Amino acid sequence: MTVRKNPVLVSDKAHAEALLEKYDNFLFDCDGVIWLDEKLIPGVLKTIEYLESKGKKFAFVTNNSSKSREAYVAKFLSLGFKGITRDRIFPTCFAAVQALQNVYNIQPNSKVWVLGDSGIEEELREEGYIPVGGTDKRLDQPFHPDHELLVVDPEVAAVIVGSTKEFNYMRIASTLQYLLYKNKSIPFIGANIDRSYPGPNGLILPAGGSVVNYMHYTADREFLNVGKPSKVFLDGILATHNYDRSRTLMVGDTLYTDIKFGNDGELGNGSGSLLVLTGGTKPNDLHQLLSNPHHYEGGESLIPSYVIESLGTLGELLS
Ligand SMILES: O=C(O)[C@H](O)[C@H](O)COP(=O)(O)O
Ligand SMILES: [Mg+2]
Repeated sequence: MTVRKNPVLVSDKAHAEALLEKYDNFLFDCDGVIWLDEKLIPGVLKTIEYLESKGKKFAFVTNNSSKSREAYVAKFLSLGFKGITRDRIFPTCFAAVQALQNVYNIQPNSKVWVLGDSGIEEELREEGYIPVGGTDKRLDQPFHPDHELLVVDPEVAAVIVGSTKEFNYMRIASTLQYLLYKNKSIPFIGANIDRSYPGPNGLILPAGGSVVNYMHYTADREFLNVGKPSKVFLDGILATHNYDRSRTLMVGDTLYTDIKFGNDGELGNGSGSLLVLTGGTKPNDLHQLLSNPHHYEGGESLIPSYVIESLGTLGELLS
């Protein structure tokens, strides 16, 4: 087990330059690091442009499954980022479809039941799967036991659950039918384990993990988490871009997903995780963790190698 030291606070130019020296590749979490829903976090764009000007490589890794890679390209563009291509964006709707192929060997043209937003549906269609459930308007109707979508379609081969703001009884009840079907044998893929995420106006909002765990509890079934901190997810990203693990840094705002992802994945030879304080983790959360890491599930694997006020601060210190 790696014994982790207290994180280095990146608060001056020398610290920031040392980071630049040490890492060639940067993996950026999105919610709480790049933006708060539709609001860009100040200074982020400048930092990324600066890193790019120094020849650094980067990719975006988000547990948010609501948007497809294509939709994220449009979001980046609308927020002023130039040239962010879809091969550098890794949302968990994409990871879920990869798991269908690589873990469960589910063939194209199969139907997949979705509890989640259009991101999952779009990524499924792209690989030739047929999404059912999801954003189907009939699921917005009040619950009724005779509802046509409560009758199981025997062609459904898997269930994917992710974040959605359209969580209602019809969606829960219809998804449950598939999770129980065939003696609970249909694969159950969860897009993430996030309890909450930082929204605009200082709001902390329910995230996809609450939806996934609701279904886990009601169906009394385990699920495959395809999101951070999954090692399979990380290895796939590193392989796609040929990133050297020892020269890669994960930048995130959540200890049990982002920081654990970087630490368990041995990024930066075991010191490849940078926590920003613009999202869900506040200085006091970090102090509590450092004073008693074994009180937390994940223990020392939650301790970041570095901490910085915000991703914007990194650019300010460097320029
Ligand atoms: O399900 C969600 O809503 C996501 O878990 C949440 O938005 C976190 O996304 P990330 O911080 O990984 O971008
Ligand atoms: Mg985040």
